[in-house]
Amino acid sequence: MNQQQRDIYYPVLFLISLGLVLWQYLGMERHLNYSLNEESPISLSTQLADGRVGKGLLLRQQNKATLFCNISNSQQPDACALQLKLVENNQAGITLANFENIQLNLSFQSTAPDSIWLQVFTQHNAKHLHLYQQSILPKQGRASYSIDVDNLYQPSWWQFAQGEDQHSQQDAKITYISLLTGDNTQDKNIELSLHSVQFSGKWLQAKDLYLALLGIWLVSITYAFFSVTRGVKEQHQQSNKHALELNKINSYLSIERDNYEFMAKTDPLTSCFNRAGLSSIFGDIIIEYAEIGMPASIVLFDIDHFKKINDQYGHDEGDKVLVNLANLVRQQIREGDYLARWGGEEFLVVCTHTRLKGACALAEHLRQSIENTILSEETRITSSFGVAEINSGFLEQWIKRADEALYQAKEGGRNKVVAAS
Ligand SMILES: Nc1nc2c(ncn2[C@@H]2O[C@H](COP(=O)(O)OP(=O)(O)OP(=O)(O)O)[C@@H](O)[C@H]2O)c(=O)[nH]1
Repeated sequence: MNQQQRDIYYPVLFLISLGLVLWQYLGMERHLNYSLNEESPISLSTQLADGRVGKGLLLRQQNKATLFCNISNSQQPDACALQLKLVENNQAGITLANFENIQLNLSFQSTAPDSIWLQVFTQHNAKHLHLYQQSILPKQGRASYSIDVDNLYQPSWWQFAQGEDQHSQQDAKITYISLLTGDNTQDKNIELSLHSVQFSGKWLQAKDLYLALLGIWLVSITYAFFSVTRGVKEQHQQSNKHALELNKINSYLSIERDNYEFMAKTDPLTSCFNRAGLSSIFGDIIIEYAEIGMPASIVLFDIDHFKKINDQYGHDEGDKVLVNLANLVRQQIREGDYLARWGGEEFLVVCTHTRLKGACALAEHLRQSIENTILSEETRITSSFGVAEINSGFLEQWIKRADEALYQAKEGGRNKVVAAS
């Protein structure tokens, strides 16, 4: 069940539950009516449940049955009873638990007050008969009397007589009822007419309904709990998956960024820095110089007559010379110095924390190495060098001074080192 279905299911379940509770409370009534007539299976009880002999006279009329009873206060207590069979012999009986109330419509005339016992006889199985009873105090004349089923009880003398044979009132099936005169301490003449008996109850008992609803709500809430937990788990897994994918993409992008940064700062032929690659290095040097006067020098050098190499031996040979020269110089400089290809056949070494004198020594060393190393099978290679130490916070001026020194080296016959003033 997804969120959308839950948003519909629970309000609907709530409304249905509320509707059922209200319906159960206000309606859902069922009645079982027995109106007396001349054919009704009503009879005089001669053998009473407590062992006494029933007396009296029964007269069946058109819409009632009347019991005439003469009670005399003698040694042997008198009682009269009529009994109404509710089902045929082979039928199961009326389930007592289905009803909440038994309503008796009676007419009562007596020369002295008396109570009447309603006795309900139920059959648990074919053998065992059980008795539940409740007394009513009838008024003279005709009236309806309502007896709560919950107030019916098994008399102790009956329980004693039945011994261990107890069973729940829930399972009880009523086969017949009996009306018994009660108080026999006084002489009196009683005329008791039974007009009708009505059993009333609800189609669904409140406790059954509440139990069913409780069950449905418990199942629904448990299901919702598990489906929400599962949803959260799935979302969590989904987020983890997304996070993993994002991590992958991030790593890929960071590798790509490094590649592009490398490509942007590196000369593809010689793998030296290009001008862009030196920009942040120059930035740091200028800051250090401006703040604490930290020295630094640059060595700008250019292959002599490089055009001739290209022209005579081809462009590939020229490239080879550039690569070999870069590799040679890279091996000669310190860690912390930087080599960059500054232009076509022009290179620049940044010597950090180095004064002019040290940079000139390096330039001379490089000049000799280049001259004495076979950088091309075809010809000897030499280079001219211009060296300048930083003396202001302006990069252009610094490079210009080195460039001028290089120019002087070229002018001075090439294969030379010239220091800028
Ligand atoms: N093979 C090759 N040649 C290049 C490259 N970049 C620049 N060049 C060549 O380098 C030569 C530079 O020539 P010039 O500026 O006249 O300098 P030069 O011939 O070295 O003469 P001087 O510097 O005065 O000694 C040109 O022929 C360019 O085509 C490159 O990447 N590969």
